[in-house]
Amino acid sequence: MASDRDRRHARGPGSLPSVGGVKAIEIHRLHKRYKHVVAVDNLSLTVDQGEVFGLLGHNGAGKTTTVEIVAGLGKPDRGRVRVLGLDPLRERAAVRRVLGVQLQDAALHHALTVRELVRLYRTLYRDGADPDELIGAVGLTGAARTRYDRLSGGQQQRLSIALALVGRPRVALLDELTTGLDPRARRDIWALVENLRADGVAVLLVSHQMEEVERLCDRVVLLDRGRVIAAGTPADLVTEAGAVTLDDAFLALTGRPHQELS
Ligand SMILES: Nc1ncnc2c1ncn2[C@@H]1O[C@H](COP(=O)(O)OP(=O)(O)OP(=O)(O)O)[C@@H](O)[C@H]1O
Repeated sequence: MASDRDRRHARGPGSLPSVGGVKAIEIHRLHKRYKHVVAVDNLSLTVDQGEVFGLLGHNGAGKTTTVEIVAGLGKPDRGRVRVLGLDPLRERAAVRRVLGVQLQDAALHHALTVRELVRLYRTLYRDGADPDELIGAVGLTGAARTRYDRLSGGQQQRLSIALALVGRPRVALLDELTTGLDPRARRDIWALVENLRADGVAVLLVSHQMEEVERLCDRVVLLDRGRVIAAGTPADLVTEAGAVTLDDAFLALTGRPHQELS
């Protein structure tokens, strides 16, 4: 699908300068409760610029709730969240300029084509990506004129990635990045994320795929019922669990096979 040239040009030339050493994402003692459920329980973590940081955990562990709060789409009960030093709730417009968000259930206009949607989202940014180059980078050139509601699940997924990146963000929140993609498309999207990192973009990645986590993530936290139960590099988690693979480490550290709850 995407050529190296497409991927290089989707972000434009050159790396992003780092913003004064400030953390890309800072979460301090975050707490969020829904009626009967504590979704996020005293969570603290920081993500550096140019780092790919993984949020792991079973279904219901609090990953999406955390991502939504970082994106300014949810209000924390307690705690501090900053994106490049900005408050996602109080400085919404400034955060929107630096943040790209791919969520599990994007609500898009079903009658618009891939190219129309990418162009529409592009108008929200002063310095966004070239729509056709970005469409190429996620492997959708052949489907550029296809309406959203006629796309396959994997194509919709690729489009959601393009829309997260159309503003050339400094910080990207990618929730289940490659779910539903075939192995080839998955590898191409992984390469795209590696290029983002090389350009200095910070990525907070929610993933259930340990192969993806091992390949992409510099550091991870493992959540269980909203709490951090392990943190470090993927290799640290394997060592901590006395396991051979990250899959085994996940099972050992959470005490349950993660597919069971999927
Ligand atoms: N809007 C909501 N109202 C009530 N409870 C919610 C709401 N959103 C999430 N929850 C609950 O909060 C907890 C954390 O959910 P969350 O979606 O953050 O988990 P997750 O780790 O992203 O799960 P998954 O891997 O399935 O996406 C779950 O128990 C969930 O049922």
